[in-house]
Amino acid sequence: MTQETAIQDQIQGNHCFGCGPDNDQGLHIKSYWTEKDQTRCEFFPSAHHNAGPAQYLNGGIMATVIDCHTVCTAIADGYLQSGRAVGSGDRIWYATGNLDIKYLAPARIDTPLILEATITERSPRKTVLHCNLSSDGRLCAKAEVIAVRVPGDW
Ligand SMILES: CCCCCCCCCCCC(=O)SCCNC(=O)CCNC(=O)[C@H](O)C(C)(C)COP(=O)(O)OP(=O)(O)OC[C@H]1O[C@@H](n2cnc3c(N)ncnc32)[C@H](O)[C@@H]1OP(=O)(O)O
Repeated sequence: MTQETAIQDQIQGNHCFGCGPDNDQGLHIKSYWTEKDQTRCEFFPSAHHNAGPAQYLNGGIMATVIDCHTVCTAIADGYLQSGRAVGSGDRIWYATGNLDIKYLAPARIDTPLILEATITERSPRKTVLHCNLSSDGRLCAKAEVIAVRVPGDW
């Protein structure tokens, strides 16, 4: 399963710092389906996203991009499970209920991150996802995320 339009560009009214097209100062990550229940995101860090040592990426930025990539995946999946095009009709929104990250290796600031998310469980109120974050061919972080459905006016 592939698509040319990023999930974030199909969701309306999103001002999120990590993934909102409507946030001028945000990170503007873009996520795409690759297979059934799997999405991918490539993110290019900026120099000011560093961890202190200028060559490594800040862990909070890593958490943000994992959070946004997985929650946007849950939102898109919510539409698909309802038989609707992503972003059509009443809003389907999810928020982060739990974000459990293991930092395995430093990620370089001058190298793109690859995020790969897999939906491992879904029910009407929540979606569980696994996400790997890699940089320069090395697994730098892995996470388990629980996205919980919230009202469209949340
Ligand atoms: C929106 C922008 C869109 C547009 C933007 C798109 C992407 C944005 C990406 C970034 C997202 C964020 O940063 S969001 C910001 C950070 N997150 C937050 O501020 C959330 C604050 N917490 C809350 O509002 C609430 O606690 C919720 C929504 C998480 C849960 O509400 P609730 O009313 O208590 O849920 P409840 O019915 O009890 O539970 C439903 C199911 O979820 C499970 N569950 C509930 N809370 C948790 C939890 N913390 N950890 C694990 N699991 C949980 C329950 O066991 C249950 O499972 P079962 O019995 O059904 O199995």
